[in-house]
Amino acid sequence: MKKLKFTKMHGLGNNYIYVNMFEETIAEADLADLAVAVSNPYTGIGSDGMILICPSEKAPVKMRIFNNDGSEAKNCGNGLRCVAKYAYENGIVEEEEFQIETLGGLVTAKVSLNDQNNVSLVTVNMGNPILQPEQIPVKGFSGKDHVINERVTFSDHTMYMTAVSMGNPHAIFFVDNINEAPLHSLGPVIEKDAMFPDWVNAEFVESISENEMHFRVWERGSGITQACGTGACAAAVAAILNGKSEKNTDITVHLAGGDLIINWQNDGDVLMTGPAEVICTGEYLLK
Ligand SMILES: N[C@@H](CCC[C@H](N)C(=O)O)C(=O)O
Repeated sequence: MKKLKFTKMHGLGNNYIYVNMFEETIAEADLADLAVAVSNPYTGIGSDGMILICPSEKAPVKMRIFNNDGSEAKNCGNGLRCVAKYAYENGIVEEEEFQIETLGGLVTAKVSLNDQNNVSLVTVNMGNPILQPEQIPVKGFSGKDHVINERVTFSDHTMYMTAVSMGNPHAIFFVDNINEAPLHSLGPVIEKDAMFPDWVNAEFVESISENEMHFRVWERGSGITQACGTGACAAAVAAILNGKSEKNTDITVHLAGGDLIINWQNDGDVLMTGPAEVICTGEYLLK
């Protein structure tokens, strides 16, 4: 039986099965089904999805991310930090600062090392957020150049939405109390609403101060997860667009799995800093 070597890693509990495509081969036609199979907690390994660490012609390494329903996304913040850790610790790169190709473009990662020379924290320059409705994409706002605090209704619930793409689409809703956010009831409804032609990641955010917020996510293609790096970036951008936070300032985002530091710089780039951890390595028996 053919075996696939894997590493299970997480960023603040957002966990994926990582496959080193410098060494492994998987047919393109099998990728979506494999992501579903390995992610299954009962019959697979159990994860939020699968991430491929691939050779690239544009950078030392390329990331491809599949959600646990088999859909492929263009970006994944927690995945990028884990790919950076894997690439550095496994000798794919030797420099502490290097580029990673994603389907959404090139990003730059910088690793911080601990006393054992292992990667403890990673800062990723996630680039500029995309705010134009057609590019996010979100329908119903033609003629507008952004979607900030717009009144919308899902399942008879009226809410105020700010939409941001970090290479993947996010709908952000500010709430008074994060513990009462309708994550389970409205998350799946918002995700697949006709307003979002590519579906959307739905995020509820309680702003605590200019520098701090609580955050919960219903991820497109994966459901509730412990953390979403691109979502945390989008939430910080949304807080600034809504006058709750400021640019060029570190914002601590408290996710279910821990904290990320996000900074939307004056030059337009969004920096994300947080941990990346290896859980285990193993071999998956291919059916
Ligand atoms: N967990 C990720 C985002 C993964 C992709 C997302 N579900 C999508 O389909 O856009 C992150 O940390 O950013």
